Amino acid sequence: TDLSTTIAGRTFSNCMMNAAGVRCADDNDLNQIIASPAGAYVTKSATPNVREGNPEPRMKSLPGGCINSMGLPNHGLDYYLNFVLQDQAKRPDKTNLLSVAGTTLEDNLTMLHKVEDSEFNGFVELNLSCPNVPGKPQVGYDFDRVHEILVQVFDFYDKPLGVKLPPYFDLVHFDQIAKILNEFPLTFVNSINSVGNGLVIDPNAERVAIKPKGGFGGIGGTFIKPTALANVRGLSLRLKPEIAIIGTGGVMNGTDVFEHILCGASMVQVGTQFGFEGTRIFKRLSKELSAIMDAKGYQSIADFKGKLKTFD
Ligand SMILES: C=Cc1c(C(=O)O)[nH]c(=O)[nH]c1=O
Repeated sequence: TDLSTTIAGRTFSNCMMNAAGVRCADDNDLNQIIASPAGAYVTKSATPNVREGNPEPRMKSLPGGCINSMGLPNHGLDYYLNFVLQDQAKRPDKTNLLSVAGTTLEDNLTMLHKVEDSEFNGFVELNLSCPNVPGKPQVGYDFDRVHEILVQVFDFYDKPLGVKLPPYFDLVHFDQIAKILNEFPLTFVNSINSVGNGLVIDPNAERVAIKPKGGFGGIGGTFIKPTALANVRGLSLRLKPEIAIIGTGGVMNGTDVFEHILCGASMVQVGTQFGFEGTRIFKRLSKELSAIMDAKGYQSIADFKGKLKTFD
């Protein structure tokens, strides 16, 4: 079965890949994704310099999901830019994603100027949705700031770029964010990031599960799939067709991947479950998605992408 997908004229052999932040922080992680059937990799969101992140414990697994407040630990932009440049020299026909998450507008612009001036020919994923930097509100929930950042970015950035968004929970917010995004030559929109500021408790210890922010952190896993699908569908119905959608959130099996594509996703990212299972998940998901497509007589994902039915 053909599991390939195309975004902005770039064809990926497989419509599944990792989500930023999960098993993608160093060379070893990234080389494992390269060696797997995943169609691409995205690097851990980068800040201009190396960053320690929040105190531990900062991530807790749960049945079917997880909570994290990592606090953007990463090796700094140069590390990831160096990795992707070396990789694209070895595999010039492949497109991968470089995630950028400055904690200030200046940091984002500084990093994007560096990437613009480099030989990088992949996609930048500009993360506007990190929920775990203490004292910093999620940019994605401040529509004026999203607009301002995109105006400044597209004033100079000419390479393919997409944004990683937080989940929205109000249809009017879908209207508002889509109106802003449609003003810009975005290559893609990736929806969703973890559901911010959830709280997980250990009832035996009568204590929160993670240390940062009094235990508040981003929620991932099967419980966020309905929110993820709603955001993918809500944006797919509102964004101009030139903007592709990457679907992220709640993917545990092939059916979940199928549902994201039905909602309009051209690429599906796996976070929490990839964290549990490692890169062998891409073989399992490919097998499961292929079986679903074969059973339904679909030859490629184009046969069903965005074709979710409603009752009316
Ligand atoms: C980039 C920081 C993020 C983090 C983090 O490093 O805490 N966790 C998430 O669930 N999503 C993020 O976007």
